[in-house]
Amino acid sequence: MGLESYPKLPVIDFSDENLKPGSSGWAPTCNDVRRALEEYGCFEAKFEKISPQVHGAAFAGAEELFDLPTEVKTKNTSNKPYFEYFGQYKSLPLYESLAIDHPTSFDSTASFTNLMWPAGNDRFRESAQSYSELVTELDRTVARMLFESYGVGYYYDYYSNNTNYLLRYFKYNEPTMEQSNEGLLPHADKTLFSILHQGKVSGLQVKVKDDQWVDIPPSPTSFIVMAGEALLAWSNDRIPSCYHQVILKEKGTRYSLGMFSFISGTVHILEELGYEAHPIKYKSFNHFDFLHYVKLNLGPNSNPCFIKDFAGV
Ligand SMILES: O=C(O)CCC(=O)C(=O)O
Ligand SMILES: [Fe+2]
Repeated sequence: MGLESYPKLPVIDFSDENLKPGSSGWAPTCNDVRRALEEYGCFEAKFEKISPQVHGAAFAGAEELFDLPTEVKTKNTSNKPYFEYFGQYKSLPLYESLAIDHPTSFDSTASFTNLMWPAGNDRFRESAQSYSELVTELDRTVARMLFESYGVGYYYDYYSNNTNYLLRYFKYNEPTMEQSNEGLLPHADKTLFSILHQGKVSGLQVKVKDDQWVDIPPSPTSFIVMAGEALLAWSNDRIPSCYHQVILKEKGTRYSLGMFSFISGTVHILEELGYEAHPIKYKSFNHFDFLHYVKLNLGPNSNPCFIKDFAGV
């Protein structure tokens, strides 16, 4: 089969009960996380802690959410750049998405839910929060392992105390015969980490070595962990940002979920990540100032790597 010649992403299993700091399974996995991110900018995380119930409820919630009228969905606004409703674009007619800021908190999931369903929708609220608690646990495990592997494990406390998570729900309509199958154009996220989780319909592709696009098949227990531009700077160029896109080749409406991590405040560039042959190439920066910068400068001919312009030295 021709398909077998396509490269596959590294797979790292986070389901193992031994994956606790200090246990024998922890250290090799820290190095696997680092190696996968340095080589590919992403990897597939097996995370069987997500039960079929949590998975089913999260995707059922996505369907219910997108069934709401557009005038309700567009109430999802924010004063933070990229934290609001996206959709109704002439150039990307199949794409639509909504975002919940601080999705592990009861109050933020409740305020989002009440905005969408003024009469309430406990099932939706509960599913968003339970899903987010699990996926942010995966995010924190990945971050902690990576930091430890670079010998800067102390940065984890700052990371976990200052992350601003964003949960995004995505919907892509099936293209008609006349429409292009482009769901989302190639880009790198502006996050530290992004964790994508596809529903039943595939479409996500990531760019790997030799500029090849790799199809990512969906699975209820697989998450794609990707490095964003903030991690490129944080790692002093060791971890490439993962370029990805959505191409709709399968029948049916595509749903997916994304957990995005930002620092509310400064992303520190640590001296430990530089050395003589590899001097520090960035200055510490405010993550939300970076998002404002991208929003101001985004255009058809803009540099695809914004962090170098924004925080490069
Ligand atoms: O729908 C997806 O799976 C990808 C979404 C995405 O890449 C993004 O919003 O940054
Ligand atoms: Fe993305």
